[in-house]
Amino acid sequence: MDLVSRLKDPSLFRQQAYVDGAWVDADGGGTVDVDDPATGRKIGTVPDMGAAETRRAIEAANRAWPEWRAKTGKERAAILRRWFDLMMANQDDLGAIMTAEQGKPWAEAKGEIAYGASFVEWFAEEAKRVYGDIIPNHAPGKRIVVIKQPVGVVGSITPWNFPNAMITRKCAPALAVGCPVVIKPAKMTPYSALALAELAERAGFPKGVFNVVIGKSASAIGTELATNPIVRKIGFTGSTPIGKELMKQAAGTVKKISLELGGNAPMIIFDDADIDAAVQGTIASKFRNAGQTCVCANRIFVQDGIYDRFSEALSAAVGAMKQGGGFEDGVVLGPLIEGAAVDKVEEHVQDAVAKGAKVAYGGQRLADMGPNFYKPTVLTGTTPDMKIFREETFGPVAPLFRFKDEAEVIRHANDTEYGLASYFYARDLGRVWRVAEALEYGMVGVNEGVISTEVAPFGGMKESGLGREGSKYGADEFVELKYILMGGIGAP
Ligand SMILES: NC(=O)C1=CN([C@@H]2O[C@H](COP(=O)(O)OP(=O)(O)OC[C@H]3O[C@@H](n4cnc5c(N)ncnc54)[C@H](OP(=O)(O)O)[C@@H]3O)[C@@H](O)[C@H]2O)C=CC1
Ligand SMILES: O=C(O)CCCC(=O)O
Repeated sequence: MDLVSRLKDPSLFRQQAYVDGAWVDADGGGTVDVDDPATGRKIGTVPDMGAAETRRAIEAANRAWPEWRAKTGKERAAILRRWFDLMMANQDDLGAIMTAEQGKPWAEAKGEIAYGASFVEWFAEEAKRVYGDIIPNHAPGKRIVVIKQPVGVVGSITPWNFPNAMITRKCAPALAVGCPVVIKPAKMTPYSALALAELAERAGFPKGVFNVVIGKSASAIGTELATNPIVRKIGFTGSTPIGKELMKQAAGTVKKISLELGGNAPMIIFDDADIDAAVQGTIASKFRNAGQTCVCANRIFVQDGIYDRFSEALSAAVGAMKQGGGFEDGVVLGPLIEGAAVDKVEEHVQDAVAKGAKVAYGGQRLADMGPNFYKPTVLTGTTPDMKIFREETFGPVAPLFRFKDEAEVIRHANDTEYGLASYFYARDLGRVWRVAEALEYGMVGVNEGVISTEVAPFGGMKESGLGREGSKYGADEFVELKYILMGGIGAP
């Protein structure tokens, strides 16, 4: 069945970009194809835009800024709330669009829509609470006031693995505090972004406040966003090398920048763990989105005493997962995004096996299923000299590293330039506190494999990024603090 036939509201499937309140094509009329990763078949096209169209979107956003920032928090909150309601009312369709372009199973895609919408709901509530401060005066006759003001036009560059939630997690706080946005979604998953634009228009965002530009050349659009002096803030989720490049570019005009980059998450299973819970948590963390998540467990460390029992239980649970096209009933594991992603997974598995690892389950491409499927895999006997230890695999492979004691595993877990998510299973209370504090990661899941929620600050340390998204801290990334010293308040 084609995508449009699946939609209750086919007008959510937009194939034009959205700039200054209008649906537009690229200047030269060029287009980019968008394919279904499960079948390789073309879904449709989107405009192939570049720097000129991006500049116009930035200028439109800047024109819209004074009116948007002048609204009360309550007025902005009402529009964001309508956007949230529309997302939830259209959850099935938004999920279907995502499954078609990204591949994740429809139930999981609908879960992402609810997750993405939760940021809109949260920041709609926060829009009314952008509080300032009053500082006790330092001298007689003076008063000190601190206010928070919107930073200005925000450029958001988002990846293909979470085509909805990475947009809302960046844009909802920006919009809530009074900033207009220009979004550049990944070219492989633009339709989720365009459906969000359609719903933003219906929710009543004034023209120019919400813009989406798309193109084949990410660097043409990205460089314009990162270097145009009108843009005052860049929010990026994606790979570490591109994040570093954007940081360099943004330095030219000293923009604020938030980066949510690669991860190499450790999952540590101690001898005293509840093994069933640890297997469930490992499945949830490792195989979410077919392993294509920056917070996916990438290295699974299992203590000596339970290593064999854990690897058997995990292999059995992995073998029970149904894989296939995202619209098939009961499927929990879809395709990878593209052939290059399958190549990288294959390379990591082959490298590990060549260096002595054993395939406990899986370990091969599934060409019969479609162009981009790789069987979920469990590797035993993996060691730190393997690529799978050093690099983010971004695929459905669970490598199990054996360890002896707490000090050794902490050393290995922290032996990476990344510092995004980490997880461990243990029951000894002293160990729980020691390990949670020793892990050099922005987020730690203790006896828990799923840590993402709109109410908590999401973000990493070291080369995994800068800044935090979501939670009460998330809005701070989009405001400037201004301190006002009022003098001349002497005696009457
Ligand atoms: N932290 C995370 O959540 C993510 C991590 N990754 C990691 O990165 C690897 C590669 O994935 P990939 O999709 O290539 O990640 P990228 O960093 O290339 O893509 C993320 C976003 O950045 C855009 N982009 C790409 N090049 C530039 C540029 N020069 N200037 C500005 N924007 C740019 C992309 O556009 P376009 O897609 O249109 O080219 C996309 O919108 C993955 O295997 C994974 O290891 C990837 C995605 C998310
Ligand atoms: O992989 C990513 O891009 C991060 C999003 C995942 C999440 O929010 O849990």
